[in-house]
Amino acid sequence: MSAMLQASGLTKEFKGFVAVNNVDLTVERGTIHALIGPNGAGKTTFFNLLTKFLQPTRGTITYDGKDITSKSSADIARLGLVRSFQISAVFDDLTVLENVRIAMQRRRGDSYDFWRSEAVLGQYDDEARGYVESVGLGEFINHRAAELSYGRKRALEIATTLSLEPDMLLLDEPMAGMGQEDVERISALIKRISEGRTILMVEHNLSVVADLSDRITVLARGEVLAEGDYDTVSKSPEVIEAYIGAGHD
Ligand SMILES: Nc1ncnc2c1ncn2[C@@H]1O[C@H](COP(=O)(O)OP(=O)(O)OP(=O)(O)O)[C@@H](O)[C@H]1O
Repeated sequence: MSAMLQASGLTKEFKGFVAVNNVDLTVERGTIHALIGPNGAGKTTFFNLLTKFLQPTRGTITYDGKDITSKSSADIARLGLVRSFQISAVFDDLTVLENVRIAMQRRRGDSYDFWRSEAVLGQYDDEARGYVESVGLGEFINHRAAELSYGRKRALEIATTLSLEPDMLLLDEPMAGMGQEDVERISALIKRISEGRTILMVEHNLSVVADLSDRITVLARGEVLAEGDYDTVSKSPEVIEAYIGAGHD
């Protein structure tokens, strides 16, 4: 095992309020790691620190052996650490294929050429088609994104994210707002795309967390409360108390 992503002493203060407090977290290469915790625990803030939407007050972040603490979001995406769902917007009026193609063009830095001739765009098609098929959307490839169900739109977001060729994915509540059928489909997809990649996800659906995660870190009030596999953390009295205290089941 070796560390893919490591946060050390990561801290974020907002005008004296400490939202993330001295957090140490190691995500091992090739694993699915979940970050859970009651509302207001600091999960989103922590994710925003990792992807540089926010600058930490203190602490360091290392990705694949490189210190990325002062790098920009774009820089770390180029290094292969990509956040999904918030960063990869789906364009409703474009087809599934066109959405993936545009993400690929952005990766290659020619995003302002997307009105170019079909011949130029065609260069991307084979690769884009591969990503669309890999998330099970082959039969919808020429459908407008607006026509897709919610779960399939999420699958399309995953395809656009994969087209950025990430080594590590940060998934921000991948199951939010989904019905059971979509939850099962996206869970299976996450499992599939985790092969050869590292995943850190924030997720509220604990049965999904139990099913997918190799390791779980529980945050509460900005601090790490527990860490381990699902059995370990779900039996921790501190974890149970933190969830009950916050009004969760
Ligand atoms: N920009 C900000 N300014 C001040 N306080 C903030 C800011 N962003 C977050 N906070 C506070 O930091 C704490 C942690 O919030 P955060 O959204 O990170 O928690 P969370 O674990 O993601 O919660 P949820 O599960 O509800 O999304 C909260 O008390 C929140 O009010």
